[in-house]
Amino acid sequence: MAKKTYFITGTDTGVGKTIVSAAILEAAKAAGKRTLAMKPIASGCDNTSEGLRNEDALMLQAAITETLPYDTINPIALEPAIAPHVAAHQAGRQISAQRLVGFCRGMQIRPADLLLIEGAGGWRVPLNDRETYAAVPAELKLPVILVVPLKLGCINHAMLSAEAVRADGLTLAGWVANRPEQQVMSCEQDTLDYLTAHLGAPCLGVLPWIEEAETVALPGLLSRYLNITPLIEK
Ligand SMILES: Nc1ncnc2c1ncn2[C@@H]1O[C@H](COP(=O)(O)OP(=O)(O)OP(=O)(O)O)[C@@H](O)[C@H]1O
Ligand SMILES: C[C@H](N)[C@H](N)CCCCCC(=O)O
Ligand SMILES: [Mg+2]
Repeated sequence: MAKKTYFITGTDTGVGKTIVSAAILEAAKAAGKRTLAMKPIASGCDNTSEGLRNEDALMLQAAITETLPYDTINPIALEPAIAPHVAAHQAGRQISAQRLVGFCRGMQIRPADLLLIEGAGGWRVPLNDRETYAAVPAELKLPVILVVPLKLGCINHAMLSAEAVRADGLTLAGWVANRPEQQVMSCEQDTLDYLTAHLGAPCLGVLPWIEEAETVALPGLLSRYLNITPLIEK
């Protein structure tokens, strides 16, 4: 049984959920922990000879300590890089929160110290006409980690996301500030100060933008800027 499971969300798509997840997994590995990760539904896949493959899922697969088949990490793979409910509709497939919960429970029964489950886009991304992705962590009662890109507008997006997580009855276990580009935003420290004072959860790190590194090296480099103690203690 995975001792700790967290759901990784972000204020938006493309804010760094995957890179932050992989960095957390690298930090946990360095602390001697056994790790697992999932991207239950991925829209945006390459059609390869082995089947549909998503970059996020592959990065998570490379970062975990346990060896898992691709389909276990990413059970629902959809080719177009669009909203998952639209991609599913185009593929003639039904996706439901219950189905995703089943995949997550299947992963949770595996032995590990830490399991990270990466969502898609932000908190209120739809799965279908009735449900949003939030129903999955809500059903599983998972603590949530929020990734916030340090750019103008992120305070509002972060506060709204945290409010929605709590309105759904879940705990914000922590948040990670991620620089989404080389250029540091103006008044970055004021933004961090506001979020630290008002998000009501520990900041697990402020990650720099690292331009030169090979993508494969990024998680390890970024892991040095994280303090994952709040995630693995107890
Ligand atoms: N701190 C950083 N340094 C260098 N590159 C970064 C950093 N943060 C994000 N990136 C790059 O920005 C892109 C978007 O990040 P990422 O894929 O982690 O976002 P995401 O929130 O997981 O997106 P999605 O909603 O598609 O899952 C990726 O190419 C990633 O490598
Ligand atoms: C394709 C992309 N990278 C993500 N996987 C899906 C983002 C869905 C966002 C939907 C929305 O909020 O409008
Ligand atoms: Mg991602």
